[in-house]
Amino acid sequence: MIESTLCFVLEDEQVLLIEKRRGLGEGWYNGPGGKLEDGETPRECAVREVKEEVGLEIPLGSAEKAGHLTFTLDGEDHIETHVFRTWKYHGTPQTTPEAYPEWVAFEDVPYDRMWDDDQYWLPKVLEGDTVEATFEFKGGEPLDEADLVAQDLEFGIDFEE
Ligand SMILES: Nc1[nH]c(=O)nc2c1ncn2[C@H]1C[C@H](O)[C@@H](COP(=O)(O)OP(=O)(O)OP(=O)(O)O)O1
Repeated sequence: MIESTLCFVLEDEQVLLIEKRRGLGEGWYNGPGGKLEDGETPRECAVREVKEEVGLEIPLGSAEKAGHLTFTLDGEDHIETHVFRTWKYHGTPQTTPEAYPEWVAFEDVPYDRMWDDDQYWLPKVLEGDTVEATFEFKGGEPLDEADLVAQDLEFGIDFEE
């Protein structure tokens, strides 16, 4: 299974989203994130991806685990995503080849231009809750052209780290 991360930088009821310019979910809004590299922890990956995709420095210890999502495709485990959030960063968001960054008020998050599953868990993560969830997709690769057909979510998870 592919292991990946998402990292949501928060400030004043706003979240830093990216419009993804390439890769899975291209053209859609999401948090910065990507696949784990060899030897990297999920938290290190989240911090590295924020730097690579939008140019912000996140103090490693400030990124708190807010979610663990499993995406299945046609009955097989496909991608596992560790979700982090942080209120600490240095720098100003920059456009990169991977992403157009944009600060968005919590109430204006464009769920209709995001992965279908985001509407079910991201509002709670923005509120400060934690989530463990599985989302079942069907329809073959790539995942971003498959359909979300079932979901199972649990909130208030204690991620012991
Ligand atoms: N159903 C889904 N809902 C969601 O919100 N994010 C998802 C998702 N399925 C995958 N992702 C995210 C998690 C992760 O950040 C990213 C993985 O996609 P990619 O493999 O295209 O990553 P990138 O190309 O950005 O990564 P790198 O190649 O490692 O830079 O997509």
